[in-house]
Amino acid sequence: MDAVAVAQLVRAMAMATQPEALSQAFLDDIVPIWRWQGACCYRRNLAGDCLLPLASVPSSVALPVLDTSELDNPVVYCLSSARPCQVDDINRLVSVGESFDALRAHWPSTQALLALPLKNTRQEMTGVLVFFGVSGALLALQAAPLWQALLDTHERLFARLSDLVSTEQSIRYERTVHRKREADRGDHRAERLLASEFVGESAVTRHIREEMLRLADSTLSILITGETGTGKDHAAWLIHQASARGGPFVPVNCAAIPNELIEAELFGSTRGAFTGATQARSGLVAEAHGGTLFLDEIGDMPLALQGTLLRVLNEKKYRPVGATKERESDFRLICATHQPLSRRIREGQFREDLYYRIRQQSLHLTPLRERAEDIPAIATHVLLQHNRARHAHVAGFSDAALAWLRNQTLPGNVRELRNLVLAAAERTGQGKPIHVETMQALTTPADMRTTRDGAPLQDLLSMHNLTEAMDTFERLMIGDRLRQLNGSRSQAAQSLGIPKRTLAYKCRKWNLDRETDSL
Ligand SMILES: Nc1ncnc2c1ncn2[C@@H]1O[C@H](COP(=O)(O)OP(=O)(O)OP(=O)(O)O)[C@@H](O)[C@H]1O
Repeated sequence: MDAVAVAQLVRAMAMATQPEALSQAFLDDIVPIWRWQGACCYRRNLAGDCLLPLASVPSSVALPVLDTSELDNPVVYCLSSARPCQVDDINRLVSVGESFDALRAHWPSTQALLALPLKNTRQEMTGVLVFFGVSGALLALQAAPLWQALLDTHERLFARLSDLVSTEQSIRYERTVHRKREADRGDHRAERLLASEFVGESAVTRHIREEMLRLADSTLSILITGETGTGKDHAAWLIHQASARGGPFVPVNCAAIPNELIEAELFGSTRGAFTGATQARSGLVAEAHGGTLFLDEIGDMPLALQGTLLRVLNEKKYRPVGATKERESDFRLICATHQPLSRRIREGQFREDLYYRIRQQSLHLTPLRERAEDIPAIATHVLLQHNRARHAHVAGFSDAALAWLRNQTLPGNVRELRNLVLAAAERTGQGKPIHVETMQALTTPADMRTTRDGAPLQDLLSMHNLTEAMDTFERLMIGDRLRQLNGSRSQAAQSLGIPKRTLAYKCRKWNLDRETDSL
């Protein structure tokens, strides 16, 4: 770009009286110079809940309004972090959000994207410039002095014009956009929520999302089953969020509350009902009124309480410990268990009548090893969450890293995958992708795990009873990990990808207390 062309561009920008015209002039001139496939400019609306399109190259493109609740959308990330965001392979971004999908559909063959923040004089974010087809562009641009000068000029003029644009005009425009968004929202809010929060593109996961949507509309009780870490808590919360129930979501982990306290925790207690009850407490069932009560690890609920719960479910009334009068609570019940309740029923540990009452509808979450196609999408989703939370810029995964991840059995399922990605992201430099070696260094020694191709643990294979073999494996693995970590339950729970409460429960179950310190 020669001096005359620069002068002409600066003049065109200076003459602009609207932010739209300014950005159009800027993009029209610079896109061909850097041989990009396209570009666009967005301005933040007054309410801050969406980004409105202002200009684009090609200019004929009808750009979507971007929803700022799409937190994984790189343009929204740039706006919320006030930092440049470069994505070298946007095809790896899946389930990022509908408005982002609509945006990238205009440049279907583009691979890379660079989003740059636009700020006003008070350093508040006013908009975002987005360039397509610019792999590695950020570093190249930062090294080009001319670019920085032009960008500064655009940003300064943009800030001034944005402040000058009449508020009335903005409000009118935003009202139209808002009305359209609200109409869309009513129709698709729940679908969008599930697509962006329950990630995975396998046929199984798509079916699970459809089921969740169907379950959200019903008021019948739901039993969610699946191995540890498959997302049972997460699914319960999403079903509640996707439903029309405006009340709270109240989770209770039946395995984590001591037997003697669980009744009072659930139903509340009167003052003096038992030693230590110095004041009346309302309990979680009362708290869930109008919302959803989520009983996690329902298989561990003491038998005596199961009878009480059954009565509450049938009569919709409960009695706080020590109270004489019954109370009412209108809650929707969701339960979850990682252990087969049919076995607990056979062992006499779970009431069959309660089983049928809590299982009016069911949802089974498949282990991750049976839907390995989901692994890249979930890993990418977790990495975006990391980048957002830590204001980091880890640039995705190498192909070898993704291929390696897909080949892992991941007995801790999504939780294990999540912890692995977060730990690997912490050890990866800014702007670099996560490499396979980083993840391999973080995983368990080879003799304690098996990959799809690797050798399984021979001793366990020779056992005849699957349930016993699985229990033995879990016990061996937890005991071994606790010994390696000098008995630290916190570190063991973290490295195994399970909650501390779940580890505490398993330690009690297998009498592993000798190996541990206290929680
Ligand atoms: N499909 C998914 N998309 C995104 N995140 C997921 C998905 N499934 C699970 N997760 C995440 O994985 C982690 C583990 O999920 P969750 O705690 O719901 O598992 P769980 O089955 O309830 O485990 P446990 O039986 O040990 O309680 C959570 O951080 C959750 O948000």
